[in-house]
Amino acid sequence: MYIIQQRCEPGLDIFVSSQIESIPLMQGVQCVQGLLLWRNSSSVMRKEVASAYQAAYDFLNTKETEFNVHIWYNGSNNGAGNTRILRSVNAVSIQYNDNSYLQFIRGTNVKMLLEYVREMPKLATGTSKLNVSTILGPLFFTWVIELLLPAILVYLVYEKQGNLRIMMKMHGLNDGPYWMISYAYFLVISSVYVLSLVVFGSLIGLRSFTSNNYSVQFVFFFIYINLQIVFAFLSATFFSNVKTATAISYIYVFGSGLLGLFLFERFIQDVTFPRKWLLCMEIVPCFSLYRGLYELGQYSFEVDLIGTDTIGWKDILLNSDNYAMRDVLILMTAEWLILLVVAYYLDQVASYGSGIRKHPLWFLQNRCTKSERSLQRSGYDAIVNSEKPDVSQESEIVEKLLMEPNENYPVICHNLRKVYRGRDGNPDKVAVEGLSLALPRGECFGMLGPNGAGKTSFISMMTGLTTSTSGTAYVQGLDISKDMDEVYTSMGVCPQHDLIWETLSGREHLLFYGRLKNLKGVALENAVKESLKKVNLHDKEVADKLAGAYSGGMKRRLSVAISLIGNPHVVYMDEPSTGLDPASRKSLWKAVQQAKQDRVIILTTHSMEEAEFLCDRVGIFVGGNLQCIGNPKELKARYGGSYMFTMTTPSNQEEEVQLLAHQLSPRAKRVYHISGTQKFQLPKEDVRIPDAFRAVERAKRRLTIHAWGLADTTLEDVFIKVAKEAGPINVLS
Ligand SMILES: Nc1ncnc2c1ncn2[C@@H]1O[C@H](COP(=O)(O)OP(=O)(O)OP(=O)(O)O)[C@@H](O)[C@H]1O
Repeated sequence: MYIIQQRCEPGLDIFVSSQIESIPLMQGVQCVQGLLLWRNSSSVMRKEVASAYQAAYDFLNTKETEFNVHIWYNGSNNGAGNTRILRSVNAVSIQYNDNSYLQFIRGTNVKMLLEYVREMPKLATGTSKLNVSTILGPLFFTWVIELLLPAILVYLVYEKQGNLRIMMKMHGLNDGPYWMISYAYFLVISSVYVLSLVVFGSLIGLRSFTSNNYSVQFVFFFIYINLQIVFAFLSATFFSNVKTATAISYIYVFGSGLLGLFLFERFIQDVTFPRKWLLCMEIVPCFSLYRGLYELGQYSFEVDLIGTDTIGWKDILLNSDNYAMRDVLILMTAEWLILLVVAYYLDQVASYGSGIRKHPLWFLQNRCTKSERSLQRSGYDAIVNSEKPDVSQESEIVEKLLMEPNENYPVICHNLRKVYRGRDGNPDKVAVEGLSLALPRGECFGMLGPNGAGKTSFISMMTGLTTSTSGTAYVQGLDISKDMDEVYTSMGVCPQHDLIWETLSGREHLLFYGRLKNLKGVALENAVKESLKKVNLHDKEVADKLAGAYSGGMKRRLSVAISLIGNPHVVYMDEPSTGLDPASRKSLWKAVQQAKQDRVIILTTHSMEEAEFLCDRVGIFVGGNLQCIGNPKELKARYGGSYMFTMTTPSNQEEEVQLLAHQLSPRAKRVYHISGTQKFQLPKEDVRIPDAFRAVERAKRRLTIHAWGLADTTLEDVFIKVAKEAGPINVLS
């Protein structure tokens, strides 16, 4: 405390202070009038403070003498109360002699006071006990504690932005457990952080910590960090972008601290400011934190300067002077519980990136059993399309299965339709049109189609990334439009874009997703090892390297391994081999082939080779419609019916090659030619393969043949043919 040499003329001086530190000072001098406004807004009832001020005004105004007004300042508040007194008198002189009593002035907004003190001598004597925590003030500690908010918020938004949240959901982590795990994690992190702050602060002797009751501090900080976590969850609902969340949360942290110092603290100290408005401001978590820290600072002064015991629970709960801390604790507890419910509710119905948004009254909706759902499905009508018998047949199978469920068909889609709303004047876009599919266990179904055919939209609906506009699908008997949470437990997904944590290794990813699939102990370890081996990531260096440092192909293989771990009943793979080198692709295919034994695999691909190698059946989609469906061999037989005869000669011999093709089949049709290389379609019934070989051997005598070939129709030919017939789309001819 500052030692003050006071030269007080009896009968002439008035001493004004709102600080408890000035008690000894007042006792040491012979002032005619000592006015102590002790902790003007928090410890003294407002009424008492108001009347004390009134007394001061009256006293000063009734005396004709010009008083020496002594102001005691320690820099811990802005002196609003003192300034009011100064303003109320016409003549004020501040007495200062060799050892001025005006000891320490922090940059303050009290302009008038500064004018008086500008010329004064500086600090006279030192302090025996410097209360650094007061100099740092609630502002500093508010900032330090609030810095946890951006960290938590960014973590939550990162998981949503990167679709990691939905990826976890797809692998069986429901919202309830996700919330509990995340909440517990943030609580542990926040507790350790705040505990370190208190311990460190106590070790270096900050009075705010050492002079206060530790149980009061514990309860205050514990309630606040819970409130802050819930506040972060609530805020995360409204963000879908990490950068925006980061920027806004830091603005909130620093802005709220400054508002606390320059606005809220003034209101605290202004005795005329209504208490109910203070309480309203304290609803904003940053202000409740600021208020609590402010009160702890004031308690520590009280304890230090008048030598009382620490302010304990009895004082806080029973002493009306300490209403502020009590109010803050009650307010924060109530807010924590209310916001917890609100944040969870909004996460379910309004959040971006946490899966399909639920109906606002989802918790009131009836939940029915699996058998009831099966009954509800009866009564659908089959739509027969005579132009596409295979597609119609598939629809009929679906209708039958809806009437008589069969467990051997884990995936049934019924008239699934997806329309994207047109924006900026663009028309609506039908991405998937009335798709009906029945996929038996053990089948790998390939979805082929040009870009924009609707393959990803279909997978997005099946995996809960988006909702269907109409129609639905049943996975293991569960309706994806109602029971997606349960569907997720039997599903594996390899999305088109890898969804991985940059900061986890490949092994850690598989351990995590394996645990989500209820694998434990040795079974988990074996499954992880096996998975890493299958996708060629088993080298220790590779498996334990951070996934952020993986190449594109390695990330792809990891995504496939994630989709297969834990033996899900249905696996969706969106272009699984994109970006893989030939050797990795082959080993990946082997892994997929092994994996399909007891489950349904649905994959989209642009590689016909991949489709032929892996798929038991393929469906070719164009413009959201299923154009044909069947085994690759069947399709080739159905849509093929011709050989492809290719020959490369010098350009000047092209005509002779055309003659040769017409010799082989009068109906030969040239489908492609470029600088001497020509491709002809020859109807199978016109061509005998030995005759073709003989004709080419004869032609070699007169033509310079660089290369030639006679090939059966490939799946690619079928694909191009079907896509061309379906309408104007972007396929290369
Ligand atoms: N979120 C969206 N909003 C509006 N239109 C969309 C949206 N997503 C997809 N589409 C449109 O729906 C159509 C089908 O797109 P989708 O991504 O499902 O096709 P795809 O067959 O998976 O294509 P690719 O092979 O290129 O991945 C496209 O015309 C696409 O532009």
